[in-house]
Amino acid sequence: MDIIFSDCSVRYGERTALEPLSLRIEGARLGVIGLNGSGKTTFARLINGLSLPSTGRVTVNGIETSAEPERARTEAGFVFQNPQNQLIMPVVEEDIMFGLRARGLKACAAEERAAEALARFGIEALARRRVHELSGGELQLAAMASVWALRPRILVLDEPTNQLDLRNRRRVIDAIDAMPEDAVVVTHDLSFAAHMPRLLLFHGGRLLADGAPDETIARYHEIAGC
Ligand SMILES: Nc1ncnc2c1ncn2[C@@H]1O[C@H](COP(=O)(O)OP(=O)(O)OP(=O)(O)O)[C@@H](O)[C@H]1O
Repeated sequence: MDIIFSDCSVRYGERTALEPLSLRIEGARLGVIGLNGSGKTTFARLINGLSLPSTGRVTVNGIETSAEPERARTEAGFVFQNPQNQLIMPVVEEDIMFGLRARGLKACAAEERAAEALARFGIEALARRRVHELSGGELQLAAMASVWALRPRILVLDEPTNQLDLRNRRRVIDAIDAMPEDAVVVTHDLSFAAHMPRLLLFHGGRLLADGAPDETIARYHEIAGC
């Protein structure tokens, strides 16, 4: 991936969610950590144009999000913190197909692509299951499959292991590790974060640390005071 933040800030009225940030992100994996409300989701949403900067600009693989938000959303797919808010169709396979059909794929091509996505995340057995019956881990995998099926070159995952038991956490981490696409992962799961080649720490809307996981996590413990 090649993501460039150029003097980019986000304000909501009087509140500054992200202080001016200039940063370049390359490579296949990036982790993002920080306390609640520190600006991680704000940062992540900027990557695919879900949020647009109040000042400055963000380019994602050469696409400026403010100028071409639709293209930015195709380039970078976003998997939300609460997957139940993301899956809109009643049945898993239908949800995957829905996004593909909305992108103009014919039914048979969409079916093929949905089957491929289910296989990629090892959830073929969930194809005909009703979304509201799924466990947290199953939901997370289904949401990832649904976004992955759209073939974004980058996946932005907001707390993908949140609320998962040990086994589902492992499944989700393994699925992310095995994805050939680039990924930006926002997480409170420090042992997962420790495996990222580069880790960012946000604090009060500012980028406080950017580097190897050991150093970034040590800094996080310092500011958290525990
Ligand atoms: N739409 C919005 N309107 C007003 N303020 C917002 C909005 N979205 C986020 N904020 C504020 O911006 C700040 C950063 O929020 P953000 O969601 O980026 O934090 P976070 O680090 O992802 O937190 P968490 O770990 O709790 O998910 C917070 O103070 C939040 O209240």
